[in-house]
Order: sequence, then C-alpha cells, then structure tokens
Amino acid sequence: MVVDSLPPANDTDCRLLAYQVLRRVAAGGYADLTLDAALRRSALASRDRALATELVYGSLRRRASLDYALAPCCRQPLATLEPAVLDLLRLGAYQLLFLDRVPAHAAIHSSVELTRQLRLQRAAGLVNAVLRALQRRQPQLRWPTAEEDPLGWLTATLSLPDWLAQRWWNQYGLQPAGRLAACLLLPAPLTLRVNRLQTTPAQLLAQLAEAGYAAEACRYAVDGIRLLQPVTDLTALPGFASGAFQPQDEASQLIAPLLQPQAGQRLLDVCAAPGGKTCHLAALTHNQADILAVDLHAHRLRKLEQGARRLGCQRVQTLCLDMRLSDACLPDAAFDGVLVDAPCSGLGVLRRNAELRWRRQPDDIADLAQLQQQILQQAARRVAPGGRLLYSLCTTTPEESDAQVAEFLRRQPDFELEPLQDRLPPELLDAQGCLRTCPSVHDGMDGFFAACLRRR
Ligand SMILES: C[S@@+](CC[C@H](N)C(=O)[O-])C[C@H]1O[C@@H](n2cnc3c(N)ncnc32)[C@H](O)[C@@H]1O
Repeated sequence: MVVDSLPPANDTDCRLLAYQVLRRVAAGGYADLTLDAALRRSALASRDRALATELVYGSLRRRASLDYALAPCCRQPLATLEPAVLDLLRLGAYQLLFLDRVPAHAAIHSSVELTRQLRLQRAAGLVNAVLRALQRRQPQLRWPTAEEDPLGWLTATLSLPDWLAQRWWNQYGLQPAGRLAACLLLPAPLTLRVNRLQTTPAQLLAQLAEAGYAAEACRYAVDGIRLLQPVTDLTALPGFASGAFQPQDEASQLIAPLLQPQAGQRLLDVCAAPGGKTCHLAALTHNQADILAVDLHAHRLRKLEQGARRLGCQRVQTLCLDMRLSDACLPDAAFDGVLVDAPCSGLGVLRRNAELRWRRQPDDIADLAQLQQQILQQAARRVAPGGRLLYSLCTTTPEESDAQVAEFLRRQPDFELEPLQDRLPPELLDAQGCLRTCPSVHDGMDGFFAACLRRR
C-alpha cells in the first residue's frame, strides 16, 4: 500500500488518517513521527485529531489484546489475513472494546466504509462479519486473569509480547510485571525541562497558568514541570519560541546533573542526538563549559543544533562519528566529564514508542549490549584522571545495565563505580548506588538506568 497515493484526510476521516499511519508504521515508520507529520498535513478539527491519535496509539499498544478478542470471531487465522485488512479490524476492534465514546454501530459502519474507501471491497464483508461477531461476543469476552493464566494475563490482557512478558515475570515477579505492563498501556505524561538559560520554573509555571494550562512542579527533577492536561501542540505553549523549555521526561532530566558538570570544564556527550541532555549540560554550566556533542547520525545532529539554537545554548560543537570504530577524530585533550547515553532496547520508554514493543526482538538485547560496551570502551579513553564517565540508558535490562558496568570495570581497572547517594534520593537508587527508575513505581517517570564511573 502506497500511503501517499491515498486521498488526503479531511474533517470526517480521522479513521483514514489513523489507518494510513498504521500502514506506515507497519512499513518501518515510527508512530509518533508519522502521526505528527500526518496531523500537520491534515485539516482535521481538534476533536478528530484527538480521536486519530487515540486510535493510532491505542491500537498499537493494545495489539495483542485486540488480536486475542478478534481471533475467535474470524474463520481464518489472523496471521493469514492481508495485513491492511488486519489493521482495519484492529482499528474497529479498538473502538468497540476500548472507546466508550464511539457507539458500536458507528465503529462497525465506519470500518466497513473505510474498507470500501480504500478500494478493498473484497474485504468489506469480512470486516463487517468479524466486527459484528465481536460485538455479539463482547459481553461474554473473558480476559485471562493473573490467578488462572498468568502468562495470558500479561500477554492478552496487558498486551505484552510473549518474550517480554516472560522476561519481566522472571525479573520483577508476576504482580510488579503486571503493574508495569498496565502502566505502559497509558499515555506518558508530558514533562518539560525549564531552560534555566532563559527562565525559572516559577516563572514558567505562572506563564502556563495565565495561559490556562494546568501544570505542577515535578517531584524529583528540580527544573521539571508536568502538564496535567493533554497538549496537542507543544509549540503553542507559552515560552516555546523563546526557548523557555524543552520537552523531556522527568527521569531523563535526572541524568545530566549526575555528571556534576561545572563551568570551565570540557565535556563530551558521545551519543548526543537529538540533544536533550547536551542542552541540559549547557544550562547546568550556564553556557560556561565547552561541550562536544557526538552522534552517528548527521540528520539527528541537525536536530540537536536546531534545539541548541532555540534554547540559547552556547559553546556546543557537534561531530558526526561512529564511536565504535575509532576516536581518532576526537580532540587529543581529555574531558572532565563524558556522557554515554547509549542506544539501548528502550524498554523503559515503551509508552512513548508505541510500536517498539512489537518491533523489539529478544536477540536485540545481546547485540545492543555489545554495541554499548564498544562505545563505553572508546569513551573511557577520553576521560581525564579524576573525571567522570556517566553511562545512561532508557531501559533497565540486566544485560544492558549491571552486567555492562561489571564488564566495563573488569576491563578498565583504573575506573571505579561512584555511588550516587549524594545526588539522588534512596528510592531512585539500586543496591550498587546506580539510578534505576520504573514508570509504575516512580511517579510515572520513564524507566532509566545510570551508573557513574570515575577514573581514579
Ligand atoms: C538514546 S539516544 C541519545 C539521546 C540523547 N542523549 C538525548 O538526550 O537527546 C542514542 C543515540 O546514540 C546514537 N548512536 C548509535 N550508535 C552510535 C555510534 N556507534 N556512535 C555514536 N552514536 C551512536 C544514535 O544515533 C542516537 O542518537
């Protein structure tokens, strides 16, 4: 299906827009970027934009639950259906099962109409029959419970892929894994990092209140503000254009301060783009540190540069480099602080990347761990004596966190682990003194890990 050849969405077809985005995601796109681009191009009213957004994220997050409910209503196995038709069924099923505000007849009728509009007439009868069967069966639909069928509870009721359900059950225990899975079905909170180069949290909170936005200070991140209402257009918030804030999860805001950056230092951020933490380092040092921001991807570094300009960050230089292969392009002099915010399995940010739970595969974790260790080893060579190497991730798998730190220390005897008790409250620390956050435990923050390694 070539999505661009379809007619553009108008006021009545938020379902068409949602369908187009799902097809793009199936072809490898990112749900958030694809949806943002589609909404920018569309003329949908704000209520329809909200429905399209809900349909995209809801049907992606709850895909396994939808398939569990749809399977007995369809004569053939779901896996043998045309992928486009299966997406139409999932969209219809999501409205039937999880959206109170859409009447059942509207959910079914609009799905059948959309099937025809997409020139999939041959499937219109099937879509109609399957969704009507689901509507009939809905009152008797029984979702697996933790007591009767623990794995079914995590996979069908709470919509985790099998491998992740098993992994989290082993890692956290059944009930905590279920609480985490349930939390990851909800939208992530919108959190802003106030840019101290431009304003203060008190000033921005006052500006937001004046503009009619409900918001509050974050519990852990000193410069964090959490919006208490959905916001569809960030750029419309007061202070966006003047660089008063950067959208950044609260857990992510805890990372840069752990390096204890100081004015006058030389800092290196080796997996820097799109620059959330680079810009935070610039703010923490009042633009008085030299920061070199390195990333593998030039297009992502362009985003970092744009963000740094908007926020008024100075003394930030960028360098496009594969940190695995060689650090020959880096300046010779060592750095006082090095941040390795490494590419990772991203299991701590599944709420923000709705497609990731289906795209991530169990074998990726070992591959990513290998990549992280290579980057860490290269980065370590640039840390000055007494300097810090901060390793952070938006995941908490043991392979990418504890095991990685242990392997690093084994290979780098002149480094030691610096516990973070002086920088963080005890509830955010693990037994080794590393940061470890979990969305279902720590006030809805994303799941992050960070370890501070200090060169003797
Ligand atoms: C978790 S993201 C970094 C997020 C960033 N620190 C922030 O706060 O906005 C990981 C980054 O690592 C980069 N990356 C992946 N492999 C790399 C490599 N071999 N060398 C350098 N950067 C790499 C990716 O392009 C990606 O931008």
